[in-house]
Amino acid sequence: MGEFEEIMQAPEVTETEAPAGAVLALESVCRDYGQGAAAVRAVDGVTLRVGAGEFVVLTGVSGSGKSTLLALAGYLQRPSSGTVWLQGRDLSAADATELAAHRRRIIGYVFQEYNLVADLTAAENTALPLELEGTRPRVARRRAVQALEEVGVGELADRFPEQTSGGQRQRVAIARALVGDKRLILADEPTGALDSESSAAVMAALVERTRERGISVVVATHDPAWLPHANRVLSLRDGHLSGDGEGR
Ligand SMILES: Nc1ncnc2c1ncn2[C@@H]1O[C@H](COP(=O)(O)OP(=O)(O)OP(=O)(O)O)[C@@H](O)[C@H]1O
Repeated sequence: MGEFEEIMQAPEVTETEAPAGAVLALESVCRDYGQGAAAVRAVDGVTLRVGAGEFVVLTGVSGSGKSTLLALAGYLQRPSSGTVWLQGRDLSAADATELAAHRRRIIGYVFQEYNLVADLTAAENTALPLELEGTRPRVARRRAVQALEEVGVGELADRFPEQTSGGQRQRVAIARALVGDKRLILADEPTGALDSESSAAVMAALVERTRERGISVVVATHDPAWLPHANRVLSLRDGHLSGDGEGR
């Protein structure tokens, strides 16, 4: 997970109430990198609610804090202050195993650079989250192939990532993000490395599959082609959110 990988630090007790009904909620979240003169506040007091089935597009220039905000939303990074709730739960006190299991059940991640395991086929990559949950390999494979078919790359099930194009890899990554009963997809520049035709296929796969299942989505992107799909567009500037962070 590259820049997202971070050891969770000591838990912190919070006293704020969980917002009712939100799949994802952030309250006054800040994230600092570095210390002293080198300190950077990448996310600065963000309050955000994402309801079931909402499709949120997060825009902002390079360095505005989009990746950091997504990493905080997905508990891949810990806030310097503030609270993040996933389905009403503040997981800041959860141990690493519980946190990983909860994250795996609820959230699918999609990254610009696909993050597929090179030594695994498309079906094996897609089955991985299910197998980590204890699903039997044969069942996991069947569901993985079905997920691949749903995003239009079923015929690639037995190919390795290097035998597929960028757009195909990203659709495999989307199948992997969706497999199981996910409630939230966090996607960081999912079409950033793709030509417009591949982008359109990736976008359609993500939009259609999440809409029909009522899955919430937050896409961080520079690509304006995502905007027509958004229920809400949020903009980050120097770590501050503008737009309607409260939503519905
Ligand atoms: N690991 C880190 N250490 C120190 N500073 C960081 C780190 N990660 C991000 N930053 C800084 O935090 C700020 C926000 O970065 P972030 O990557 O979240 O922005 P972004 O909007 O996603 O940018 P891009 O669109 O280029 O990916 C930037 O000033 C960046 O330099």
